[in-house]
Amino acid sequence: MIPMNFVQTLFSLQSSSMFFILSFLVFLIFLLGLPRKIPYPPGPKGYPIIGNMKMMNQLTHRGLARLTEQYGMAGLLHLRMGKLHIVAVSKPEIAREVLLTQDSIYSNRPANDAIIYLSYDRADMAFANYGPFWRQMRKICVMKVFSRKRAESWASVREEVGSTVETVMKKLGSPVNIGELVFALTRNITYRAAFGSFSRDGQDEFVKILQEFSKLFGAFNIADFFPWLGWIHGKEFHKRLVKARASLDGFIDHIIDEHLVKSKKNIGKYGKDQDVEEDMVDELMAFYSEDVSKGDYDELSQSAIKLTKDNIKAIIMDVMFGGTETVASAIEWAMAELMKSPEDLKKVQQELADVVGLNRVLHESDLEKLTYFKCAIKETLRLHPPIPLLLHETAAESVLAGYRVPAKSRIMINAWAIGRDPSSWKEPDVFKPGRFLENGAPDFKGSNFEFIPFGSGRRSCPGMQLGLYGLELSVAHLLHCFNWELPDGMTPSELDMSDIFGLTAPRATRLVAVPSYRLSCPFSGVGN
Ligand code: HEM
Repeated sequence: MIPMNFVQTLFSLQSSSMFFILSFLVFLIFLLGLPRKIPYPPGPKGYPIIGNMKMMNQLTHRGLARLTEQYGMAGLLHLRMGKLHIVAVSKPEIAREVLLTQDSIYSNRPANDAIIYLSYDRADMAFANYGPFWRQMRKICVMKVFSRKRAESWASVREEVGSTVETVMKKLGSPVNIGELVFALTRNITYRAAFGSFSRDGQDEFVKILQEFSKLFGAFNIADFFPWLGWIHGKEFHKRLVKARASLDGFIDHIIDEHLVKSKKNIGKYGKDQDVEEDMVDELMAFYSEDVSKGDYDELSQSAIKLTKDNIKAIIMDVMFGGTETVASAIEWAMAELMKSPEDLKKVQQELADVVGLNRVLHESDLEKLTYFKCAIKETLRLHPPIPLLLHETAAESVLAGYRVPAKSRIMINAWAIGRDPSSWKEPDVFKPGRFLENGAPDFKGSNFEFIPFGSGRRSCPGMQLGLYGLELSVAHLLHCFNWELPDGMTPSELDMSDIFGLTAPRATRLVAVPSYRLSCPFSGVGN
């Protein structure tokens, strides 16, 4: 209700003043109302306060693709979960805007209390928000830890692939659980690349720590949606967090100390410049100093990058989480898709026979000549991007494809839906490696937004080369050394191809197949 004395005052004014005041009010309303006129992206209508919380279980790559088709326009969907705005992107044109055109706004990472605690207050690269600190972390990782020049990581891949082939050799004629085999393979690769071979003893303990971290990362936390309900998570959850991080501290601090002793011994023995085999911890220890804080990471201090123990621990966790399940699930999917498509499997194996020959094992240099094989790997990554949803957060309010996206929105770029988008791909759900033989076929290096299994731009995968090497080398050896039959007379069409959703989207049922040896020479290890 407008108070009477306000109306009386208004009428007592002269008409010119009244005109002026009214014009000013209209202008003010227009000005204040302008940003609100830009609507949120389309999405289902939610309830007051809880918004679309009832759709919580649909925040998967498949669920979001379905919802976007149902409610979203132009591949953009908005959901409101309590206080949190979620925007899902399922079209390449919008992914381009997020990852390239407006990347400075869209390059933060969402993180809840558990993630912040377990990543030592975002002391790593993967959970750090975009900014000077992240840039420094990324620089160290790209130039040192994941670099192709770090021959030791590549050697770890070769040697572990060699042991995997030997494991299969012992099981000729009986069913092999390929899923379990390749998950063990990639765990061994990352563990060895990170810690070197000398500390293999504690690997089982480390795997248990990783599993607990994984559960805690994925645990439902009501405070993500209603920050004022954070207390509900309770003491028990907090105790689990503290225990998990303490176990990691105990484990890696011990390894770091071992490395400190080792590096002192090596300097004494060989002198500072001598080349000694180094693992990732050694590489990171070269930047070690406890005398540093996050605020020190401004653009001017580039020459003196320093890492604390927490940074080193958090980066090692990035490697473990970024490089284990991703590569393993891609290997298993590649094997499964080829077994489901005998024609393509035949083409790949024929190519291996033509290029490498059956009288020797494959060498790294052969990989470049395996054109059809490479297409099969790309097709696997298109249909099964190991990280199906890329999670980003907006640093500020922005306008995306004409819609309003508030600051701190969670952006879910649906790489899975984009890879199956019918406007970019013919018969999008069919495994057809040959599509990548066509002129101008997209590549996954980041400039073709219809195919982004490694992301694109600032936050794209820094481990792409290492990951691809593990993926290609293991699948090529498994297909060159062995023929594979499905067990118990199962036909290819009976293979279950469903996936489960987590950080990655691995097969719902492990792939099992029976190997027989294919080469005319004895297996003599994996060459380089
Ligand atoms: C087939 C193998 C792999 C695939 C498909 C893959 C895919 C991805 C994707 C999609 C992202 C997120 C991009 C974004 O948010 O926009 C990512 C980030 C990341 N990946 Fe990979 N990855 C693979 C292997 C690896 C390996 C082997 C490592 C480490 C040894 C690794 C380490 C990381 C890290 C640390 C990040 C976070 C980067 C950042 O936030 O700045 N990845 N990866």
